Formats: sequence, structure tokens, C-alpha cells
Amino acid sequence: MRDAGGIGLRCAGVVHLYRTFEGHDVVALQGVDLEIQPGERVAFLGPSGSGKSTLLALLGGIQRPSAGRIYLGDDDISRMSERHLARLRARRVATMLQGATRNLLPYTTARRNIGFSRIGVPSAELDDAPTAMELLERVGLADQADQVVSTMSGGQRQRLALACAVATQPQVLLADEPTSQLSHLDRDAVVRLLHDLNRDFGTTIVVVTHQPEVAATFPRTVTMKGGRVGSEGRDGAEYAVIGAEGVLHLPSHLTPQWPPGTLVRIEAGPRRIVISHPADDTGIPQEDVR
Ligand SMILES: Nc1ncnc2c1ncn2[C@@H]1O[C@H](COP(=O)(O)OP(=O)(O)OP(=O)(O)O)[C@@H](O)[C@H]1O
Repeated sequence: MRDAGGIGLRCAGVVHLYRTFEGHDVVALQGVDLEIQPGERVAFLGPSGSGKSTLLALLGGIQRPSAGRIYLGDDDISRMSERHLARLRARRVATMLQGATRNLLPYTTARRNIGFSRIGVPSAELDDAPTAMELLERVGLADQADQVVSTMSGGQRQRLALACAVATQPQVLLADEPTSQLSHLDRDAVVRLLHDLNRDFGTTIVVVTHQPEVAATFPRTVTMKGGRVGSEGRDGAEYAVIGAEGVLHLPSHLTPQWPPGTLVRIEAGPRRIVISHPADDTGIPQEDVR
């Protein structure tokens, strides 16, 4: 497999609305600003309904934002023609949808699924691509090459879905809950494969996950809250993101101690903001935000 090299992604003021059957608008994303560097590994976290899957689908060019811009490298994919978007999805950005079977053809073999995943790519462009067998070996499924997908275990299907996603040597791999409903052993195997892909080929990797153990393996976590980026974790340190109108979301594990409505004192310096509880008469800051 050639070194595809990762590419960066950037969202600027991204808003997304869904229109329900009853004609109501649901605001899934309400102003997302986010930059992901080439070759970064990022996990999206956040409560159900906070907009993680929507953001992933927009980054993958599967849906278009209602407003705002999304850049893949220098290309504005929010304004791209359908033809260019289809080409981008076929080669540069691979999206693994939630649930392995949504990414696979169940009634045919593992080997054929890999063939189908490259159907939109001209054969001349696949000269240096790995063979189906090489890909299956990489995900530990060489012995299952001729096995029909519907007879495979959940872990095997998820590893096959990953092999199919990278069969076109994408620069970005987006995976929605790639380890949900897997045993611990299978979960760890899939997570290891994702990190190995990034190490070996520089692929930019973004996953959505509800599993803290999975998120902890990523150097950067982005926590969504109410359709916005709430907080971030980088190399073990926590960061809060100042949103529109100066809104600051605390990381959710702090909300029992600092519930909504808590009146806090703010002391702001040029490079430091100290937020403290007025009841704290010791004067020692309880929370320190840089
Ligand atoms: N097709 C749709 N039609 C209408 N509303 C939708 C649609 N898809 C998502 N939504 C709504 O948009 C909001 C964001 O949904 P989204 O699936 O992106 O969140 P999520 O954080 O990925 O949730 P989960 O963790 O449960 O998958 C939610 O309020 C959801 O109900």
C-alpha cells in the first residue's frame, strides 16, 4: 500500500439542519469551527444527539452543510459539484458508517467486498494499491477470503469493513462507532488497526465513539455538546473551547461539581482566566482555565 499521506480538514461556521417528515427543522450543528491537521488522530465524543455523526457525514462529503464551509486540504467540499464529490468519496475520503453491515454486501465473500469497494476507481489509478489478499492479511482475515460476509462474526465484519474502507488508499478515514457492539478483544484489534494505518501511511483518522477506553487511545478528543464543539482533550490535558457569544462549556465530568446556574467569579489576565467559586473564601481557585 502506498503512503497516501494524510490531509487536513477544516470546518468554518458549520450549521446543519434536518427537515423532519412533519416539516419541522432540527438543528443538528449550530456553528462548528474545527481544524484537524494532516495525519492527526481524533476521537469525537459527546452525548447522544450532540451532532457527532452529522459532523462526520459532512466531513466525508456524504451530506452538505446547510451553512458554513468545510475544507479538505484547500478544497471547499461544501461547494463542490456532485461529480467531484463522488470522486473524492471514491478515493480521498473513506467513511465507515455506523454498523459494519451498512458498509458491506452480506451475501458475497470478503474478497469480493474488497473488489466492490474499488469499483468507482479507474484501474490505472490502482496500480500501486494492495491486492485484496494483502488487505485481508493486514486485518487478519486471510483465511476468511472466500467466506460469505453474513456468516462472519461481528469483529470479523468490522475488520473487513475497515479493509474495504482503506482499499482505495484514502487520505482521510472517518469511522462512526467502529467498535460498538464488539467484544473487548475485537474492539482492541480494530483500534490497533486504526492506529497502525495512521503510523504506516499517515492517514488522517477521525472516529466517533461512546467508549472512553477507545477515546483514551487517541491523542486528541473533541467533545460535542448541543451541536457545537464543547471541549477538547490533547495529550491528556483538558481544554474548553470559547464558542459564539463567549460561551464556555465545562467538560461534562465537572458538571456535578459546577452545575448549570452556578455563579462563579472571573479574574482575567492577559493569558490566564481564573474561575472560582464565590463560596470559596480561601481564595484558592477551584478551576483554572488557560
Ligand atoms: N435524518 C434526520 N432527520 C431528522 N433529524 C435528524 C436526522 N439525523 C439526525 N437528526 C437529529 O440531529 C441531531 C444530531 O444527530 P446526530 O446523529 O448527528 O448526533 P450523534 O451525536 O451522532 O448521536 P448518537 O450518538 O445518538 O449517534 C439529533 O437531534 C438528531 O435527532
